[in-house]
Amino acid sequence: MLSIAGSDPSGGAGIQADLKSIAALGGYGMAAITALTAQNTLGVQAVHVPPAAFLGQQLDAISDDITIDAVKIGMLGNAEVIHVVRSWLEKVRPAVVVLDPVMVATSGDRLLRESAEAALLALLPLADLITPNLAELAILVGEPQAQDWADALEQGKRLAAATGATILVKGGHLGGDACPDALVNAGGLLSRPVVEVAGDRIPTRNSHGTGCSLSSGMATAQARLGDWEASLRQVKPWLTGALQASSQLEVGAGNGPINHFHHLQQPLAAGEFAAALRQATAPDLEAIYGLEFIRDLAAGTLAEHQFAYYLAQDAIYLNGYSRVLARASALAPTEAAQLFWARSAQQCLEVESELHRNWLSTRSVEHVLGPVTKSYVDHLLAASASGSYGVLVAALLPCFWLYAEVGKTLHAQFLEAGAPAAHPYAGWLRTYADEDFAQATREAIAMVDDAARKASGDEREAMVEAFKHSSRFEVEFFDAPRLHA
Ligand SMILES: Nc1ncnc2c1ncn2[C@@H]1O[C@H](COP(=O)(O)OP(=O)(O)O)[C@@H](O)[C@H]1O
Ligand SMILES: Cc1ncc(COP(=O)(O)O)c(N)n1
Repeated sequence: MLSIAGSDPSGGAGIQADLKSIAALGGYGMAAITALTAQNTLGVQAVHVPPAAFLGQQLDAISDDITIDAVKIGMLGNAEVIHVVRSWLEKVRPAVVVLDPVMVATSGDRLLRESAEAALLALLPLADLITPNLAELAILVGEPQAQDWADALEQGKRLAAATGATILVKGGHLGGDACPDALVNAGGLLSRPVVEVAGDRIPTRNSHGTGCSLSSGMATAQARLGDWEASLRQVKPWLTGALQASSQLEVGAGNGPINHFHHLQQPLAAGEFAAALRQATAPDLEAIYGLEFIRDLAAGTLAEHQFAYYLAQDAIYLNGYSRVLARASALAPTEAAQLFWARSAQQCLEVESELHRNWLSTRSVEHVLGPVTKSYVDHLLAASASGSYGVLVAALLPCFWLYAEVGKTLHAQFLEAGAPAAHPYAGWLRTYADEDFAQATREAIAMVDDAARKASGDEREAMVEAFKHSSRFEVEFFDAPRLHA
């Protein structure tokens, strides 16, 4: 697959976008550079067109040695360049020629000299597929820009008739929620004169290079499929996905690039997912330390009825949590994981009975399911109903992790204060930082990390969501005694 186009050093358009698109759609990419631009996501600062004869040398070097399955032509710059490309096409006659009549960049900067428009018009009949945007389509048919989709299709038909090529009319510059594209050719090359492929409009500014990516993607798909309609049906959803995932890239302050490789899984390194979760949970941990309940508990000034409420809710929570841990054991992919979650489920019940035996038996407190406890357990049950082991263990993790962290910190504070025997919650604080529990937490973190490495992109996102919700519930759980005791 050969791209004959201009260079965009910021990587979003031109040959850089073409090579990414070709690779994303499984092709082998080659590029002969027509022009250099100095541009970024904000606009084009300068254009340099090297001597056209040198482009001729690049093209010959490729075609003298390599069979070219398809060519995509983008920015041409001036009439001399067009002339060289034209001569080369006439000589080599590649099987698939897609021409993106690049004239003006998204930013409004000219990428083709006005004086070269006639030469470009004369080049059009050498293309199999022409992919103008609405502004370029209007210039090529010598009419004002189409105001609606029906007008655009009519202009497409006129351009198809004038050139003999198939026209890909693009809806990118229309308003509304839809963003259709259509193949237009009344000459019997298509199953119908107009073949429309519907698409949703993605609300994003990151449209830099969409035209380049579409045209090179179409050339790549066509080389394999030999069917323009099937090619558009493959390329358009890929492009829509690339626009949708563009926000992940965060490139530049203007119209950013699309995310060409959104459909490829980036392998996660061991510990990477856990580190991202740790970062995601940091504000919640911070919030926990700021809670009145936690500060008062550490200082020993916490009202007894709040402490009793907390203990009672903890016992109710642990019973539900244990059931969900058992579900994680049932879904676990390995025997080691199965054993770990089953053991955790058992220990959880042991802690629950210990709460009743040692802490709750001497206190008068209602054992009524509180609103936060209910929401938290419901969230865990919903995660277990998702059927995904990864999502479930991600939802279970904050209870290990935040509890262990808070326990360690409160216990350290208690020791720093000289472990005052008169502290009303001394016994509680002493058991709070338990090394066995810290070890179990490390294992749980590793298991979630491992599940994420095996998960699909969508499942990983769902894991992060489930984790974040649980992390938030941890804060609310510690705040519940203040509100509901
Ligand atoms: N916001 C958007 N949402 C979905 N698809 C879009 C969006 N903007 C452009 N496209 C698609 O990107 C491709 C390029 O379209 P367009 O923006 O019209 O061309 P150009 O990039 O040449 O100006 C077309 O397939 C079009 O449907
Ligand atoms: C080198 C080069 N070629 C083409 C475009 C048009 O980009 P778009 O695909 O956004 O219309 C560009 N900005 N730079």
